[in-house]
Amino acid sequence: MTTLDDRATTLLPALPDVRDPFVPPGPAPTLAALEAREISAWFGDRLVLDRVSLEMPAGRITALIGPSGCGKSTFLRILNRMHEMIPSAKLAGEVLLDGEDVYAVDRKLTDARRNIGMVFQKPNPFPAMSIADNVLAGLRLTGTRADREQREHLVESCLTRAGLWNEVRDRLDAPGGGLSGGQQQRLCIARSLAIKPKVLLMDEPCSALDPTSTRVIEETMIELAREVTIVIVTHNMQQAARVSDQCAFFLASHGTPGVIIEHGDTRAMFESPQDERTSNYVNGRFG
Ligand SMILES: Nc1ncnc2c1ncn2[C@@H]1O[C@H](COP(=O)(O)OP(=O)(O)OP(=O)(O)O)[C@@H](O)[C@H]1O
Repeated sequence: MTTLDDRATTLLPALPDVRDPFVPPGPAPTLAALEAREISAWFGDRLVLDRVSLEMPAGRITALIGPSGCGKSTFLRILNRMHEMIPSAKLAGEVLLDGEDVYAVDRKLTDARRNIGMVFQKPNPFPAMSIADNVLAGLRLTGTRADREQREHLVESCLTRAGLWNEVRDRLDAPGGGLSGGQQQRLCIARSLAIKPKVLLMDEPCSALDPTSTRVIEETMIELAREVTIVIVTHNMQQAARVSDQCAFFLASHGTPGVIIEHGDTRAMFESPQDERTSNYVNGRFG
């Protein structure tokens, strides 16, 4: 495994000293592993993922890489039961969060969403809502009670962990829509953290951002991996190399459904891939 310090010294400039003396109300989440077993996915009759299995270890960053249309986002959305929101969508297989199937008939959909948060490609804060209320929005949706002091604590804690506190501490009542794109994305990360997820899924979280904002989000991700398991879809190979501990290379060649061609330690995937197609992809020869 690449440690935070290894990554910080070899792949990124010095990280900000983000230490969090605050915790959200209630017990801290424990690190949890996620495992996909034999996942297949269909849109209508069309099979787009074919028996994909992947272990995403607790407290690690797993990057899903591969050319457009190979099923990375579909796979990600299956992990927290968003795939089933699409009327024509079907799936088979199991997703285990710390060994428990998130699709088990006695498991509530809201449990999956609470435990497995999602950050999307385009920052999507509630634009007219204040910065503080954006952070707290998830609490309302999940019916979590917190008094005023706890709410203030939570806002500061989540914004600090998302790397945004120092930039917004003096304007918490200003609308979320008034922040820059990179700040809005970190606000969305803070909003996800407020409901204490065990896993954070990120679907190309930096693709709409400039290089400086991208670097800040990457630093935030590396910090957050201490407390949540992260799965990120990225088209940016440098980003995958900078932030992830392990990678999975997806491919859907010639109209066949997406499969994982190769997965493993990020450094090994980039420096000595086992499959020629992986080598070609990570070296920019296709996709
Ligand atoms: N809502 C949908 N309805 C029908 N087909 C879909 C839907 N969403 C995705 N697909 C199809 O499923 C396949 C996998 O798409 P997906 O978005 O998961 O790929 P991806 O690897 O994430 O692509 P990209 O990197 O371009 O985002 C594609 O062929 C796509 O056209």
